[in-house]
Amino acid sequence: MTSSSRLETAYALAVEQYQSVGVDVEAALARLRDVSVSVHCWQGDDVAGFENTGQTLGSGLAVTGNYPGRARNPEELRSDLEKAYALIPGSHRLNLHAIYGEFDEPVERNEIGVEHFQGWIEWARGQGVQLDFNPSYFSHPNADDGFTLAHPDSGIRDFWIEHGIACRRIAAAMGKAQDSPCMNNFWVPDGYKDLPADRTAPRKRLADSLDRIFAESMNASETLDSVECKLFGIGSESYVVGSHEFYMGYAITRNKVLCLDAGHFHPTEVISDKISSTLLYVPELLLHVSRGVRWDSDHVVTMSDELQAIMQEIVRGDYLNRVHIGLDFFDASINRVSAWVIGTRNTLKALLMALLEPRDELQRLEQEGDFTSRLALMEEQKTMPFGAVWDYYCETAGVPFGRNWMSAVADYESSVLSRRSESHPETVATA
Ligand SMILES: C[C@H](O)[C@H](O)[C@@H](O)C(=O)CO
Ligand SMILES: [Mn+2]
Repeated sequence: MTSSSRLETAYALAVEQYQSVGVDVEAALARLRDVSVSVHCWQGDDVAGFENTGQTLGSGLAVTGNYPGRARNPEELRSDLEKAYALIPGSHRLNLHAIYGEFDEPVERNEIGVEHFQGWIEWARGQGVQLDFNPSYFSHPNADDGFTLAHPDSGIRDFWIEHGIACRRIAAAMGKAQDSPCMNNFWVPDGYKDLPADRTAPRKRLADSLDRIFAESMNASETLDSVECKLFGIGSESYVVGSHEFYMGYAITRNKVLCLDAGHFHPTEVISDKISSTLLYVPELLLHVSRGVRWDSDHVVTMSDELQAIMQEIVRGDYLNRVHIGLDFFDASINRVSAWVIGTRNTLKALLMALLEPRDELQRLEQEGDFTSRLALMEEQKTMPFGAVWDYYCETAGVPFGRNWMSAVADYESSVLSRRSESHPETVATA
């Protein structure tokens, strides 16, 4: 039997088995095919960007590892992304940070414009990839003391407000060019290492700065603004201005998209449980699917219980049209293309698993108070032949199934990545 007929036989058996519990596999695959994950550019170069100012990563962000082959310029990053996309089934978006513009000469953050992202817009059009965007409030002298939009100095606040306004215009131009709204996500590192004497004033300043950034009304068919909270960072252990409560209130009152990053809460707190609550009050969510190990360490996403729970919540609540799935992890200790492939494939696998649940039956059992059967069926679901469906999906999407993608990355590593000369120094940069 050839490997492709073995795969089809396994798939046919799996379809029968899912059918026997009332699950339509073809319908699940059709829904999965429509989901575009926003793949983050910063896994490819350890959040360095292309400003080339010599500024080190800061503001509580830290990348560890020294694996060779980091992308050093836009061409290399695009080539690495193309390799990763070719190994991920479906058609996916790219999430760019503002520091990834193409600058011939130094351009201040408050002066960046769409011209610096034209190369990305054209590349994306050629690839059939849609873009999302983020202002970059880190790795800059005006962020070195840990404050940006909530800075006590109005001159520094103005600088960062101008950056936010510039980024919204860039995001709108991207959205217009691609005929799909560009999600523009605002995350700022502002906070104190030690106990503040005044928790209120910085929060008032942050709210005011955001209001000034969002004063210009934008076309929702071109760009959407999202806001991302954080519990703590390196250097902001005691107090983060943009806490969950801050942004929850901000998003509700200003009708913004709320971003939930899986690493930005207490270690035992999960974002899967926040989806149904927050969606009662905000129009849409952006997720930063990530994996914290003991802290917001941004490890590559694995098939964890929480990843499965996130996807189950999205499917069980019928939220696929209100939740934007983005990724946020960066690991410089392994092949970076593989990091993208592993994390994105896992995200899609978990979503497919959720789509293959007998949702109606589980919810009916719950309504009837039959919690024994609910638990039993949830557990039985874990040994259903999910792998055969996933492999078939990959094969029919024209990407390698199972472990077969690994040799494509190994070839790329030996022919391309290993020829990149710069060895990236082991970095543990902190704010
Ligand atoms: C690059 C960052 O990870 C990103 O902008 C932000 O989403 C974050 O999660 C900061 O901790
Ligand atoms: Mn994030």
